[in-house]
Amino acid sequence: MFPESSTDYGYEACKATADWLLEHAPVRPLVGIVCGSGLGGLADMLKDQKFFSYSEIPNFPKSTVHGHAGRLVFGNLKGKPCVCMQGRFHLYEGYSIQKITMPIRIFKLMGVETVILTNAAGGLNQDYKVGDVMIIKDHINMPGFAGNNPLCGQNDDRFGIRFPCMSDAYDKEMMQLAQKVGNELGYSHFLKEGVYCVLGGPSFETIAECRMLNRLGADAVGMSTVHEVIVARHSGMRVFALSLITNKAVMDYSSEEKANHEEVLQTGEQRSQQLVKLVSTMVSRMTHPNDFKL
Ligand SMILES: O=P(O)(O)O[C@@H]1C[C@H](O)[C@@H](CO)O1
Ligand code: HPA
Repeated sequence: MFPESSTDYGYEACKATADWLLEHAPVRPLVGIVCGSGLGGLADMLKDQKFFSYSEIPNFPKSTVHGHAGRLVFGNLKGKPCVCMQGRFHLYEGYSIQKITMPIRIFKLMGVETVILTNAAGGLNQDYKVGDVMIIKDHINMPGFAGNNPLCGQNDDRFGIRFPCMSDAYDKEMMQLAQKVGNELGYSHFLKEGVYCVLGGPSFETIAECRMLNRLGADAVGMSTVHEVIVARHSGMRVFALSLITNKAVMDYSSEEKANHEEVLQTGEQRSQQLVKLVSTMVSRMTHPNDFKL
């Protein structure tokens, strides 16, 4: 899908929404968290919560996917002011790529410095098991290969430069911190590091597609996150992202397995507590964007 870019999601619209939120929110957030499918429980870790349904936020898209509640939750996490998207937007919902990434620009305009993204993904790497958590170290932007990139259209220098670098998209210190915290919590056996590939969805991949993506170097496949990462990096925010491996991608013609959304949500629920613990401990160690207690 290649919708026309629109001024509806430009700087002025984002600024108006950010100002509206700051007027009504209890905190000015420094950390922005995006919950993947079935991972909305991450928002429950915020104390002194105030939430807004997406339908009441000016200019905001509406969530249409089961497992994405559609609420923006503000609160404190271990004393750090945070905002959490309990539900994200996907290309396959019919929104333009600019619209689905608009909340990330709103994060920026509210003062967010670090974005933590989570998603549910299919495991392509044969060593991965259902329930593994993959720290994303890099991505493959398949829709981008076909010209569908959230930065297409006129560049607005108030957000960032025309040609942003993506070879440093995923913050190395945050990745190190995740490994360290994961170790301390006894999560090392299910903590991996790998490459996430985004596709448009909503159909799950064919066997041939999974085999191809694996050969191209992808460890996990999903339908989100990368567009948000590109927009966050464009505007200079630090990015950390995690994939929960909710299912094994089917790579074998003799397999009876079939990818399905119910399994995705169920795995999310099963790993939810550990993900909350991992993310909240990481946030508690983030004393300042460039200052960690490793
Ligand atoms: O928002 P995420 O990427 O976690 O959602 C994944 C991709 C599809 O939206 C859905 C498929 O089950 O989960
Ligand atoms: N493919 C694409 N997206 C996904 C998958 C998958 O196997 N699992 C969860 N989200």
